[in-house]
Amino acid sequence: FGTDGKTEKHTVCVEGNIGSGKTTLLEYFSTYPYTEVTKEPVEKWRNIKGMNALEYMYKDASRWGLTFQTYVQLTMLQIHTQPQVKRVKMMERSIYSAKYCFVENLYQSGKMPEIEYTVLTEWFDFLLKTQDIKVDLIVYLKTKPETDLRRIKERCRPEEKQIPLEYLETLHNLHEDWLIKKKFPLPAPVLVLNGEYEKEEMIKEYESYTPHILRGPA
Ligand SMILES: Cc1cc2cn([C@H]3C[C@H](O)[C@@H](CO)O3)c(=O)nc2[nH]1
Repeated sequence: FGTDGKTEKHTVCVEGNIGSGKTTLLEYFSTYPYTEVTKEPVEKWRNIKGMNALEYMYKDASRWGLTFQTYVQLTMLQIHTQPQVKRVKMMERSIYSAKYCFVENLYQSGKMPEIEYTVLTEWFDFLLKTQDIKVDLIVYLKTKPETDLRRIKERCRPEEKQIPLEYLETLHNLHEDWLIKKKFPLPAPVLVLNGEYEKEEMIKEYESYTPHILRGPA
């Protein structure tokens, strides 16, 4: 973050597996006066003129993966490019994790044919070239897939009821490949948080890492 921290604007993307605690982190930071938080537009994905793309995708990823991920890419781009009012914009995930984690998972698991993966990749590459997508920091909530699974069960989002541990393990490995092993380009430095704690401990952890700017001028 810049020295004076007064005028510059910053964008932080919060990345992590399903159930890794992104919502809890974002809800906490939404209380900071200088921060605007945008959560994942899951409600849009669940209701495209009354059609639930998320449900379709979980029911038949091979048939609906491209449809769903194309819409995710659009809705994430809209968030990346929406006018920023406050000094810090915090986003839940990004157009990058959409591509490097979720689309990659569909392709590597054989659920997305090469031609669909190629079309999505050409869209992704063109958007990065032509759109103003700026990320200053990636916060990676690192968790064990078993923890994610337990939390998903507790949260019980209808579409996520059947998510198997294997899917979470694959997604975990893809997050690690991108954010830790740097197998895909990183648009910003990565701050790794231990997402294994319960809420109270997590808040102490956020506080320990919260740079001055998120707290606004003294
Ligand atoms: C960027 C991005 C988020 C995202 C979420 N999802 C799924 C995982 C969760 O079950 C749900 C909400 O995160 O949507 C997906 O399949 N592809 C995605 N791509």
